[in-house]
Amino acid sequence: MSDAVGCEMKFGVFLPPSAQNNPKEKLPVLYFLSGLTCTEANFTQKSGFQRYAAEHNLIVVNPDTSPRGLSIEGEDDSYDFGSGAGFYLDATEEKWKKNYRMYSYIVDELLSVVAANFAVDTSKQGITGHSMGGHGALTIALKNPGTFASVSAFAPISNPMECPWGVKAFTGYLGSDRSTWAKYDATHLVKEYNGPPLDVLVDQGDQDDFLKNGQLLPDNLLTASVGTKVKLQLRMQEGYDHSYFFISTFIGDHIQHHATHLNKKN
Ligand SMILES: N[C@@H](CCC(=O)N[C@@H](CS)C(=O)NCC(=O)O)C(=O)O
Repeated sequence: MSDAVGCEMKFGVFLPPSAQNNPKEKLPVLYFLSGLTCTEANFTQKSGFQRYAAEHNLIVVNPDTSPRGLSIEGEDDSYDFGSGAGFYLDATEEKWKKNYRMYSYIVDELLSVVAANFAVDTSKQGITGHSMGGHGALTIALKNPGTFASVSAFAPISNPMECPWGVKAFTGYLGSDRSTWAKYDATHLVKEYNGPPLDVLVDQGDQDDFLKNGQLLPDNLLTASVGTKVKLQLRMQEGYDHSYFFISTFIGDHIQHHATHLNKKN
């Protein structure tokens, strides 16, 4: 039962073999935030991350994407708002503000619950995610300098204030005053970031229909990051779409990126 969102929340936890052999040893942890329509299960079943996490000795935690089953009117009406579409923010609109608090759920609750129940080294936490979850990973890392020593994203919604998915979600959860939106927009947050230097890896398929339809806008994030303490590497991957086939192809590179940065930090 989550205090932050007021319902039961599921998440996956992968423990590498060494955690079973030596349960007291504290290991680095990587959080993966999923995209629209996903539960915690999509990443576990489709990404193939396990062999890479085992190889690099990382614990991996993958939460669900929203509260569920609350009987809020409109909660299940569309794939891009409500259930499966929490957008990793704390809603302020009356109907949603009690439960749609995925930002607080991840930052204040999940990290503590994981640290209290598994042998994680909290000085070695990484965060990544896909699409809406890429937006979540980037915004959560940028808003909490020093909490995550490594950051990456797959096809993130990079500038939600300027895309249809983001405008719909932010209007619904935060209201129509756009001045309240920027604090959940990576392209705005990156310009203000003043924490430890971050090397961020972003992969994006060039045949991704959501890229073509202006939902993802990674170039806006890349441009905004120039001259900041965030060094962003945006890799355009030829022929790849938005699916988990794209994620499963590059998850090994991302886990390598996280392992390298997490193990640098002592
Ligand atoms: N048009 C799609 C949009 C949703 C979508 O593509 N979701 C992505 C994340 S933004 C996903 O990971 N889907 C689940 C899967 O592929 O397993 C739908 O209606 O299902």
